[in-house]
Amino acid sequence: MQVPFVKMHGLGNDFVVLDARVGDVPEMTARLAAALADRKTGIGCDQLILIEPSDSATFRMRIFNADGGEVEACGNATRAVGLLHGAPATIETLGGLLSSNPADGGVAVDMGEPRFDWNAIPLAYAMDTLSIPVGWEDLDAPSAVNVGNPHVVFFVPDYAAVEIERLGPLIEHDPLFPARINVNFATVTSRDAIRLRVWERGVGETRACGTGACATAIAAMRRGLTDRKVTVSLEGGDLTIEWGAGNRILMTGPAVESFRGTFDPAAYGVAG
Ligand SMILES: N[C@H](CCC[C@H](N)C(=O)O)C(=O)O
Repeated sequence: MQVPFVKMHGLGNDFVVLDARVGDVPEMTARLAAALADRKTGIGCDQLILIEPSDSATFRMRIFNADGGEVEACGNATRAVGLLHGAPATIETLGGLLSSNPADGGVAVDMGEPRFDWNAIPLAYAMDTLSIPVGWEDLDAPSAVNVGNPHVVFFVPDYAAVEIERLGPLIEHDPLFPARINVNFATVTSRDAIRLRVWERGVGETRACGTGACATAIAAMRRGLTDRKVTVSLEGGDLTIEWGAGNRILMTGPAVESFRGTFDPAAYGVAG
């Protein structure tokens, strides 16, 4: 049996997108998701995205990290499925109800409202999430924000100098973060510009992270470091993030369909 997929990316953060509405898709288990995501033996991607029917939105989007874990939000993938849909859409996710609209420069997404309570991040203890009194070597006093998924944000003088391969996993798996955490290293360069690298929960460093850009922008705005509309520059390119009316986060940026293909579930030890 051959299952169709679409390979897509948002600023180099790449996805394999399956659509359960248009064909038989095997039940998505952590093992299958990780196998499909594997860049050596699978199709290869940062996240596997499964589109399903929804009773409350245009469609439901489920997100599986490369380690197979299902998570609540993925900003770049939200733009990708918005591009695929090709018209305004509401999208049901574990992190809440989002909306996407094709726009100049790609796709505009309403990512919902940020949450700041320690137990909404979540953190293991009651703490001030604007500046958490913790540190890892010379990284200290980060902010934490939940934008559907959990993020910790370190503001540093030189984001490019951070030893992300060593410090990323150390922080991702720290017991302070019961659901683990996406780790952002940011340098604010002006009132409307931030440069960012992200160690993603369940993936590692990616070329871009949409929710990381949202969380970092919101944290910078909360600290008074930037205005309420900024350009976040990641390795793969730029996103525009605005903390807009109604406390909602608006993200605009590109999305690309790379190619289409099919895979045989039997090749992954799964019945079709
Ligand atoms: N690794 C993230 C999910 C993907 C986030 C990123 N790809 C984005 O564009 O938001 C997490 O575990 O919450």
